[in-house]
Amino acid sequence: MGSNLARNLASREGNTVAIYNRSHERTDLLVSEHPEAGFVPSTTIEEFAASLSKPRTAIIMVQAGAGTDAVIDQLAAVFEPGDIIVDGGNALFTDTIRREKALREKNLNFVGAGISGGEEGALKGPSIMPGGSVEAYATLGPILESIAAVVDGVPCVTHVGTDGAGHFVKMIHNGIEYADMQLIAEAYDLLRNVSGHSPAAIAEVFTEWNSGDLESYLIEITAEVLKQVDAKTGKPFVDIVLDQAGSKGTGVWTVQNALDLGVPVGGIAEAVFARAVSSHPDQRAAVQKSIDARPEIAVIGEGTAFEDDVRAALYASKVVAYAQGFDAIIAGAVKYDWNIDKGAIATIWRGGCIIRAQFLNRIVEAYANDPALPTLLVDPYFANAVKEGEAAWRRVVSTAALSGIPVPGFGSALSYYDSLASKRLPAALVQGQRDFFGAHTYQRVDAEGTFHTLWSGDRTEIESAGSSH
Ligand SMILES: NC(=O)C1=CN([C@@H]2O[C@H](COP(=O)(O)OP(=O)(O)OC[C@H]3O[C@@H](n4cnc5c(N)ncnc54)[C@H](OP(=O)(O)O)[C@@H]3O)[C@@H](O)[C@H]2O)C=CC1
Ligand SMILES: O=C(CO)[C@H](O)[C@H](O)COP(=O)(O)O
Repeated sequence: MGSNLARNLASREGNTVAIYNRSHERTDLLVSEHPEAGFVPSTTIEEFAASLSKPRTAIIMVQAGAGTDAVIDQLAAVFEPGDIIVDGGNALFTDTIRREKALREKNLNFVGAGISGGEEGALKGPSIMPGGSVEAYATLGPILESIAAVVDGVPCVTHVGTDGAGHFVKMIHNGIEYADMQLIAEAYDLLRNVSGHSPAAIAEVFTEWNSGDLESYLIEITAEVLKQVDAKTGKPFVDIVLDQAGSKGTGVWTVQNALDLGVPVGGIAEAVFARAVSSHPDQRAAVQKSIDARPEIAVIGEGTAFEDDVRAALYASKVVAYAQGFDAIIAGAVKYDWNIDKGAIATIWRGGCIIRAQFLNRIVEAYANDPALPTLLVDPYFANAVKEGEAAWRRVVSTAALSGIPVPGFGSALSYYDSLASKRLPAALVQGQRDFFGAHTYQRVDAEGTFHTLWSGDRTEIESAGSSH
């Protein structure tokens, strides 16, 4: 990521880029492989600092955690007041808040900037989510705008908010990325097992979907992966890969923080858990050994209405996942006092990043029409899209359940939608249970106040002085 970002910077008119890496051989390799970049290499951090014009700007692209702290410490020791240190890695936003505060006390500007787009995006134009101070952005903004992806003439970068806001929004981006990938994987599984399609045929279906409202980078690359044939065996690539999904942690952070914020992000959580379930081969083998038979799958065959149903279920579930992600952004902004423009975030996600898609334009429009939307699900366009797909969504989830095909993403998205749509939830019973065993109190539908029933006494109701319920 770092070398490609440096090449991207160097390719822009007027830029001369100084580079430094802990392992000098990687610096030397980059310089020798890309003489056209005109890099100014350094072997020490002092030499690196001395090669920069003032005020200095350095972008760190190393592993999150201790590695990032180590490089920040080295830079802070040689930088001067007014200089800018940018962390472009996938840092935890609370680390970014801590680092920004510590460096501000030394009069150094620290900007945590989420950068998405993978290695190709870093080279050709990523989506960039910088936090930090408004003052730092005044210097940094033009540099980042020069290297970001551009959609409809608009660079995919915006000042997200102060201190850790950029890394927070990048974390949510990755959470949505997990959910989107899981939903696409579930669609593949259904088309493979219920429609009876081959991976190559599913690649064609996805390519067709990619010309409609599901158009996105993730659908596009999924078709490419499904087309791939393993050179060694002649089998579809997807059949020779071990079915255990890895992760580097940003999806887990999203869910942990959403839990802290009290925001239900079930679609993202199920995607994280689906990777975790896949990565427990011993448990999976034990359960498979313990059961005699799996449900019969009635293979429907290719070119049927089921394919359209899966497309509709995928779209509706995707709307839910994005709605949940934006809810988390809104709650994070309130808790950490960031002034985040939701429409601007959807705008910079239209290009450069992993979740880039036409779909993001709809979110831009939704927040432009009503910046205070309680959920994207009530925006007229999305509400109608979900309504139109609802029957298909239910058919797909029930077919999956009857066939024994796991659809944690589709299923949780539908349950979330049904939870919001239900006039009455069984939460009332949960409140009764809590009051029974712990005197946790409850509220009534027909009166103000907080109440407790004397469950172990005569079961009369008393009004409780406290407000806890
Ligand atoms: N790969 C991707 O698609 C994306 C990655 N990111 C983020 O970008 C950052 C870099 O990722 P990526 O390029 O993939 O990772 P790599 O593993 O390719 O590079 C890691 C870099 O970190 C350096 N490093 C690691 N530990 C230390 C340390 N203790 N002190 C100094 N330098 C250290 C390495 O130096 P050395 O060469 O000496 O080992 C190397 O330059 C990460 O935060 C990642 O999460 C963000 C978006 C997408
Ligand atoms: O930040 C990214 C893209 O935006 C990375 O690709 C992301 O770290 C991949 O995550 P994981 O390895 O957990 O699937």
